[in-house]
Amino acid sequence: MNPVLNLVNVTLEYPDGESTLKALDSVHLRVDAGEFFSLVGPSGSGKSSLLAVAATLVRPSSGLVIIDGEDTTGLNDTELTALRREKVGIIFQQPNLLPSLTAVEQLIIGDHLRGKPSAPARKRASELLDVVGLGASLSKRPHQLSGGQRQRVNIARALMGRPRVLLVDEPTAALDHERSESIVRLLRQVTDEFATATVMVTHDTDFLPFTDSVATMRDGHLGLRTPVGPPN
Ligand SMILES: Nc1ncnc2c1ncn2[C@@H]1O[C@H](COP(=O)(O)OP(=O)(O)OP(=O)(O)O)[C@@H](O)[C@H]1O
Repeated sequence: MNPVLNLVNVTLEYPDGESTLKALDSVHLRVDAGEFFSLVGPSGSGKSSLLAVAATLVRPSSGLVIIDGEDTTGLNDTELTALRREKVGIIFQQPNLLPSLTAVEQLIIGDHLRGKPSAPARKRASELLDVVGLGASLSKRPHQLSGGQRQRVNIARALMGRPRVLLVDEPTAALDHERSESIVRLLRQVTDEFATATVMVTHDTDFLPFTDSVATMRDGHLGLRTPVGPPN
């Protein structure tokens, strides 16, 4: 099977005084459709850098970022933005919802700004909010939702563009244990249902069994990937 996300020998360097700092050092990573990969590691080890490069938000210093078979190296910024919009869903720690918009509107504002007709977008938004368990909260605004529900809206929003790759950065950082588990379960569910290649950065090892495999970042190096079993 061709991986949906394929990082080949990726290095990312930042200037650091007289020398350079390797935020990513010769990283290889392949994630298939429907695969849920988790990434752990100490602070500053390069986890967010890996997500940023995989999201095509940051260009690597060397190496290839191949998304859904397309090598992104030669693409200009406009082409990268288009590819990102079409293929990549990003879920950050904080949902960053717009306070004045309802749950449905949070999902369709992107399509609206892109000039797409709103009726199909509204239908898809309602369906996705149903998938994430918010079918009864379509008209609620962020202040009427719990932290876990806001993160669910965030996940539904990331799925609007039918992404092939789903990149998730510490989705449970602001949540209690029970809500955290339900969010990781939901990410497992949407990975299976929408066949995304999902990468989740987490510090919460309790939830690794909901994922397929885990690897540790240290000083920009990605360690060996270990399979993890299903939860009891
Ligand atoms: N824009 C930047 N300019 C310079 N150095 C950077 C930049 N972004 C990250 N770094 C450095 O790259 C290294 C990796 O950072 P990164 O944010 O990827 O780590 P992380 O594992 O996500 O950390 P955390 O768990 O604290 O979020 C760190 O040494 C960081 O200081």
